[in-house]
Amino acid sequence: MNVVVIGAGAVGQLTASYLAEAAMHVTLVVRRREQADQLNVEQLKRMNVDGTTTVHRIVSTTKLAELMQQDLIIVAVKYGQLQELYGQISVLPSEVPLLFMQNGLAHFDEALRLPQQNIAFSSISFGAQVINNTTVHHRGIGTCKIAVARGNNAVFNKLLQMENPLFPLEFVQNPEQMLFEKAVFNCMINPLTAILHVKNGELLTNKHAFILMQTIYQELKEAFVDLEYTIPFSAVTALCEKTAANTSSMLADRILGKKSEIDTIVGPILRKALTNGHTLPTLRTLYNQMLAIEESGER
Ligand SMILES: NC(=O)C1=CN([C@@H]2O[C@H](COP(=O)(O)OP(=O)(O)OC[C@H]3O[C@@H](n4cnc5c(N)ncnc54)[C@H](OP(=O)(O)O)[C@@H]3O)[C@@H](O)[C@H]2O)C=CC1
Ligand SMILES: CC(C)(CO)C(=O)C(=O)O
Repeated sequence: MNVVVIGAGAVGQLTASYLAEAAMHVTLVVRRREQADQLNVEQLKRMNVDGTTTVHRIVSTTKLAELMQQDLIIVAVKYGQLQELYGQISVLPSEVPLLFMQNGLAHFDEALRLPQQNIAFSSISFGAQVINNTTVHHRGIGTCKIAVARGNNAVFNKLLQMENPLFPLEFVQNPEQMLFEKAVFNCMINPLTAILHVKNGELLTNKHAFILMQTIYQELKEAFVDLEYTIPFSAVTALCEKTAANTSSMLADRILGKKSEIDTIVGPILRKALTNGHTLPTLRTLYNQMLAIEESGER
């Protein structure tokens, strides 16, 4: 199977490493020539959860337009980086299946405006941290859920040949519900870790952070009636535990001085809650705090 992964950041490198381990032919598309050259020479290194480091055979390029005939294209960039990619993807053959791996909800409608016939979304509950251009740290085992929004499930089912308990895949039915549920998890973990500058596990061990997380959950539970059944609080604490050593993607953005995904992860949840008459005051405060931090231009 020929798979292209666009974006060699935390999620792109980790996913590419597991695809390559399953004997798939993986091409990593990056935007910096220097990173492509380094990946082609040094290959892709994964620091595993058991402390070992493994090396995975991939090829890397900066030229997406030259990769016409592929069995699958996985888009693993941040939401804010999608805009410049849509144009490049739209001219690829319409038969090429696309899998989008972003957190949040904002990309759903946008991706479905692309001309490709087969489009799926994923919701990831593993932890991944970039170490450098060619090395990723797997910081917590979690499922990669996939939901097909348009087209044929069979083209994505080929991924099941991975069969790796360290990178489990699960197909689910409703992509919008799946993305909503993941955004709810992220609302409880990402802004807090980014503002407090703590790893995911500290939301459990720091008792004041834990109270804040419980308060956000309480507010979300009141705004979305089914939430306590679909996402019990124990599922949130379990995710913090499994990814305890991870730097959340939002904290990683803060550390690197990059614009975070606060708007596309928390923004839609705040708006949805408001239509149910709930303002989610604690989550809204964190949302504004994150935006204020970004506006200050801190480094
Ligand atoms: N990290 C994690 O643990 C998790 C992340 N997620 C989600 O996954 C998504 C990806 O996050 P993450 O991997 O952490 O982000 P990163 O910032 O680590 O990686 C994004 C990568 O995309 C690259 N990129 C941007 N634009 C292009 C382009 N036009 N062509 C090729 N490459 C490009 C960037 O390159 P450059 O280095 O040149 O800027 C960067 O390497 C996000 O939506 C995040 O919320 C979900 C679950 C867990
Ligand atoms: C799963 C989790 C919480 C891992 O940190 C994540 O989605 C993120 O960092 O964005």
